[in-house]
Amino acid sequence: MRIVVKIGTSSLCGDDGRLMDARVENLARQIAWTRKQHHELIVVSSGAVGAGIGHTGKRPTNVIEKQALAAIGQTYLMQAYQRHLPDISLAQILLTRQDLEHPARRANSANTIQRLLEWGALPIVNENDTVAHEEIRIGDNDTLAARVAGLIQADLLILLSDVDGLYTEDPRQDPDAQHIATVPWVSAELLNRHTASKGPWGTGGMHTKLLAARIAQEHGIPTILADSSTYGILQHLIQGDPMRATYFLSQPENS
Ligand SMILES: Nc1ncnc2c1ncn2[C@@H]1O[C@H](COP(=O)(O)OP(=O)(O)O)[C@@H](O)[C@H]1O
Ligand SMILES: N[C@@H](CCC(=O)OP(=O)(O)O)C(=O)O
Repeated sequence: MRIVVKIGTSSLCGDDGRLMDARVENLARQIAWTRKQHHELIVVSSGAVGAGIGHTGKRPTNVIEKQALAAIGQTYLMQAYQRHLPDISLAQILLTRQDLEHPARRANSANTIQRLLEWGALPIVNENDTVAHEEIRIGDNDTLAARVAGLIQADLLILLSDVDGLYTEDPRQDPDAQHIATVPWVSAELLNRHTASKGPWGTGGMHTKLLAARIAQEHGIPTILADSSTYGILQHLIQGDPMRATYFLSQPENS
């Protein structure tokens, strides 16, 4: 399978916003396992702002400071992955939505990722935060991951977060919220019901994850939303073990 795994800030950073090396290590172990099973893997990773906070000790007070911290943190984020994946050639890819809408840049992006996969390298994508003002504000790594999945015709999109799926309400705020195991189609009504309630350092919350699942559905790609802190989560999902998660079914294109 060709799999896109998106790893959110909430899966990589602690309550103080700093990138946590132990979390990168745990995810790196699962990335290595997935590749050993001969799956093609593309990672879309947040965490640049968190790595920037960790290295400077600065707390961002506005979007420009988040962009500046992301510029500092991106290299440390890649170093953290490389430290825990020493035998793999990592490829940093910084993209914006506009890059994937522009025909020539879209083709260049697809060709580069395709060649990296043929070479056995691991593409690690993040949004290009320096130029993506709007995206960093609304947390568009979720939808960027879905667009990348569409670009390279992935078989599966996995969104790893700090929650084990979609609930009827934000479970942080409503202890009676019900877990939703399967979503056949991300309707406009569902999108409108879940707005930007989110964790302390994440951006976008459930709304951008639903948008991502909808974009993937439009490309005929199923999405799974799962909790990155569950032991061996990638392995369980890829093996098809019954897991508590939300499964967004795929939908044929043009339907
Ligand atoms: N309906 C919902 N179901 C599940 N989680 C929700 C819902 N609404 C809001 N959330 C919040 O979304 C958060 C995950 O989004 P976010 O903080 O942006 O994560 P990430 O950094 O992984 O992208 C969860 O911690 C949860 O509190
Ligand atoms: N590009 C930013 C993350 C923005 C973003 O989409 O965050 P998240 O919603 O936690 O996936 C970073 O690397 O810190």
